[in-house]
Amino acid sequence: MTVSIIGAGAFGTALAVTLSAKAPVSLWARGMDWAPTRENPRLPGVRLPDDITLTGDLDVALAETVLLALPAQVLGGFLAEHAARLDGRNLVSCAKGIDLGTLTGPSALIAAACPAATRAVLTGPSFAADIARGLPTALTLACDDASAAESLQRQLSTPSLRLYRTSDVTGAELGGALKNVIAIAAGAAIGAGYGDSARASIITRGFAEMVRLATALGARPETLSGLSGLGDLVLTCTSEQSRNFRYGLALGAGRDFAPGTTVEGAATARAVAALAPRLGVELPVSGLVAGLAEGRVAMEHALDILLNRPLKEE
Ligand SMILES: NC(=O)C1=CN([C@@H]2O[C@H](COP(=O)(O)OP(=O)(O)OC[C@H]3O[C@@H](n4cnc5c(N)ncnc54)[C@H](O)[C@@H]3O)[C@@H](O)[C@H]2O)C=CC1
Ligand SMILES: O=C(CO)COP(=O)(O)O
Repeated sequence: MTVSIIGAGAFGTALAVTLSAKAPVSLWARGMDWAPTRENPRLPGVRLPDDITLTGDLDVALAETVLLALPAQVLGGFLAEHAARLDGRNLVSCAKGIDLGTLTGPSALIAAACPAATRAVLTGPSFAADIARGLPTALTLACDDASAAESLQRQLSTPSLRLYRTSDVTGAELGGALKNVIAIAAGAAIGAGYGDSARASIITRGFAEMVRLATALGARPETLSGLSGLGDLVLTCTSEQSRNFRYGLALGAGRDFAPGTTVEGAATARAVAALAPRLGVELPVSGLVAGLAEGRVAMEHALDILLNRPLKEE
């Protein structure tokens, strides 16, 4: 059965490469001037197998199962524009963020635009380059329809890509979104020279924030301890392959960061800062990242803001 992948960024391209080993794959993007070379500049060094269909025509691309590998802040617009053609299919979001306009995650965006679609989320610790090279990777497939979840799990697992399934869509998508915010904080701590002990504190206190916010939004706490939460948090806070971590490094070191790079945690931090007071949850690390990303807080004051908070129980 053909799988369609929407968005030929690094992640969509990597998924196309791995899935093409077991099923026909079509990869859709707006502009693909690189298509004749079969090498996407977003994923350098990876040649796309000849049997992957590269197309800018959505009608050619769309199959029953569609992986939406677009950044979170453009997903809502894409769904709204193409809702009629997407509705009724299996729509699997791969985006790791909270939409700033609606303060909701990808599954709610899909539900709003395509109410007859089967909604699922694919998330967890995985760098596109690792997936494309066939390195072993384990991800979470979240879907609240049990039989669709099993069928998607089978369809999207490959010898090197092992999917676990869960019915907790909210928990899975929030784990993937919120870890990006904490990764920016971890990068900023390292970039500012605060050291690995500070990073460990940020990972731990950041994880507590992820659980607090996600459970307030209806997630199951154990989901946050899984691949899509803790697993991805650890990966993203400890690897310079992560764009969120590297963005944090640049903030911490006072350096510029390459414009146009997808840094999901920057917008998601702002969404989280807007959600926190409505839900009555305290999220100091995420709030600080929002302040840094918006330029409201200077890096030299960031540490004082965290350390001068009242002492409390863990
Ligand atoms: N790169 C990675 O290692 C991983 C990325 N993800 C997630 O996948 C999502 C996509 O990330 P990447 O592929 O890495 O980003 P990317 O920056 O490599 O590519 C984004 C793609 O989206 C396209 N795009 C932007 N606006 C668009 C619009 N309005 N309509 C259609 N296409 C549009 C761009 O042309 C580009 O091809 C993000 O939410 C990210 O968090 C998840 C796991 C791993
Ligand atoms: O989500 C990812 C790894 O699981 C990719 O992280 P970045 O978006 O920070 O590069």
